[in-house]
Formats: sequence, structure tokens, C-alpha cells
Amino acid sequence: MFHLAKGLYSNWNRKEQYSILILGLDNAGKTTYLETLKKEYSRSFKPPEKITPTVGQNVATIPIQDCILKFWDVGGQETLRSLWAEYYAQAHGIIFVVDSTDRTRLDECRETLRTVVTDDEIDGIPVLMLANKQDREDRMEVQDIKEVFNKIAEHLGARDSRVLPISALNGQGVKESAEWLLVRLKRNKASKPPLYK
Ligand SMILES: Nc1nc2c(ncn2[C@@H]2O[C@H](COP(=O)(O)OP(=O)(O)OP(=O)(O)O)[C@@H](O)[C@H]2O)c(=O)[nH]1
Ligand SMILES: [Mg+2]
Repeated sequence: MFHLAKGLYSNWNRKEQYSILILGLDNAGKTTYLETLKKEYSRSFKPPEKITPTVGQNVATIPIQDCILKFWDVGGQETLRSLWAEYYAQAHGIIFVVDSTDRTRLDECRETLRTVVTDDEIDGIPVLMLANKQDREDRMEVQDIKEVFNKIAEHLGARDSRVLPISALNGQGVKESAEWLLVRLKRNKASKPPLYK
């Protein structure tokens, strides 16, 4: 009886854990975004001046509302992009970070995202595109970025997807972006169940 009660209690006490893969070209602001999220939800984080280009991976487990979100931030340099697919099997959601000031790389950005969203392994999972660096005067408007990504909308199909403006550096829109995604991860729970921790 004690064991049954204990088992029931520990199950009841467990939280849903979802894994989120943060992708995007090098210099887009992925690591800065993750560190700002850590700052918003917990105490330990790296200040922006200490962030260097990612070669391996950064992982952060952040409690948000009644769930745990496990973020995987990987390097965006071209030579590292072939490693992204190794993370697909465990991903419940994708965040794709775009540098809103880098007009010259928008085509590369779109084609990189196209390669990601057409991969069968992550078919149907929510995709959130972040138009980052909105604090900069030379930014493109989020509407312009949306138009670029509308060109791959056909590959996104019926899954949840959105483009949101943020500044990973000053925190604008960062919490809201994680909360937007959390709602969609829960909504997609039946087809991609969370882990219970
Ligand atoms: N102004 C401004 N600069 C930003 C913002 N986000 C990131 N940066 C800067 O952009 C540069 C690249 O940021 P990272 O977070 O290292 O970029 P990354 O996407 O992780 O790059 P890789 O690890 O190489 O894939 C750094 O100099 C950041 O300070 C932002 O919202 N606004
Ligand atoms: Mg990085």
C-alpha cells in the first residue's frame, strides 16, 4: 500500500519536460537568446560579453510555468550544420533565430530553414522563428522577414508556426516567445509526448 501511494505521489509530482532545439545561422544570436532566457527564469547566466561562437552545444534546463523546457543551442557555422539532424529525434519544438539586420544572408537563412523543416524526423513539430536584434536601428521590420519565410510556408503545413520580433540582448519579447512555444508544445503533446521528470 505504501509503495502504491509512493508511486502515485511521485507520478503526480512529476513535471512534463519538452526538448527545444535552437537553430539558425552563425551570429544570429542563439546563445545570447538562451542566456537571456536563463536570466529571466533562473539566477545563473553568462553575460553577453562572455559569449563566444558555439562550437559544441549549450544545454539549459529551465522550469517555465508547470513544465520543464530543455533547450539545446548548437553552433550555426556552416560546417556545424550537418550536426543539427542528430538532435531532431528528441526535439519537441524548434526555435529558428534570424539576425534581422543581416540582409545579405536572408536567402541563406531561408534555405537553411527549408532544409530543417522538410526533414521527416521533425515533421509536425512547432516551429518558432525569432526576428532577433530588433533593438538595432538598421533592423528589417518583422513584416519583411515574415514575407521571406512565407515562401517556405507550404512546407510548414498545418503545424504551429510563427515569426516573433525579439531582442535577445535587451530581453524584449524573450519570455513571451518561450511562453508562446510552451502552449504549442502542450497542444502537440499527443503526437510528440513529453518526458516526465
Ligand atoms: N544588438 C544586438 N546584438 C545581438 C543580439 N543578439 C545577439 N547579438 C550579438 O550577436 C553576436 C552573435 O551572438 P551569439 O549569441 O553568439 O550568436 P549565435 O547564433 O549563438 O552564433 P553561433 O554560436 O556562432 O552559431 C554577439 O555579438 C551578440 O552580442 C540582439 O538582440 N541585439
Ligand atoms: Mg552560439
